[in-house]
Amino acid sequence: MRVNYVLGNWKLNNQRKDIDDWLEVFKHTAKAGVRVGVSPTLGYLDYMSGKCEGLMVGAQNVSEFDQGAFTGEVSAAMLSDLGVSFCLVGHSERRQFFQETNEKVADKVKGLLSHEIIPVICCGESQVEYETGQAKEVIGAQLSAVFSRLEVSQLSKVVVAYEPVWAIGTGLTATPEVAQEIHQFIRQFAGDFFGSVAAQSLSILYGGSVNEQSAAELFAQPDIDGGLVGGASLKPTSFMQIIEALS
Ligand SMILES: O=C(CO)COP(=O)(O)O
Repeated sequence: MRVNYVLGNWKLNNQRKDIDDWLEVFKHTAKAGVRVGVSPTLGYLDYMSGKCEGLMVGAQNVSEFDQGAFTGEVSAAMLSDLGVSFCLVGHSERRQFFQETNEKVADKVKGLLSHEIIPVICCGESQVEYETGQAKEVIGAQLSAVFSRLEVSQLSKVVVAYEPVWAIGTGLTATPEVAQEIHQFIRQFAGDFFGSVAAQSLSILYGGSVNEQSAAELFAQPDIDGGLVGGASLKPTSFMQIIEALS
């Protein structure tokens, strides 16, 4: 049985008052096999930690370096010290605006694993790559940089999030069929590296305009193990409905 996740990515949103208001409304009853978490910005990780029973707190980024003269960075050891459970790596916004390469992503994954933080490895193609039929090739290149540096025993300790760039923040959710086809490809691709049994243990989340209307049908697909939710996770009631859709 794979673990299912619903993770919120708050991106560059939510200050203390917003977090208090969100937590006031958000109610969560733990369900077996389902993990729920949100990732505030770095400055609020400590503020959020331990505020809500059963809610994991995650980071949106981590340095590939452990320590030293790297102004403005935060290490995996520091995230661990703050009680962080998971960390996004290789989000398309970081790849696009902050030069996060496949190699950097792989370094970050290794660092997070050494501190027992779950790396959520984001991958996905751009609109042009989608339209020209290159999605699988792009995703394969993004993932092979990471997979080639993992041991088989580490596959169950990472999560992959498929986030087609054209679906992020656009309201254009991938259809359940399109998303399932890519998720199945990702699982097969993991199987080529680690064997099909290990690949069955890999949780693969879908992200890109997930909302309370689209969640249930997406989550019903056999290779979709939950969601990475941006905009809709800012509204606690929407986020709760999305969690409910995963059953
Ligand atoms: O980037 C995302 C999550 O990481 C998805 O964002 P939206 O749900 O706002 O499209």
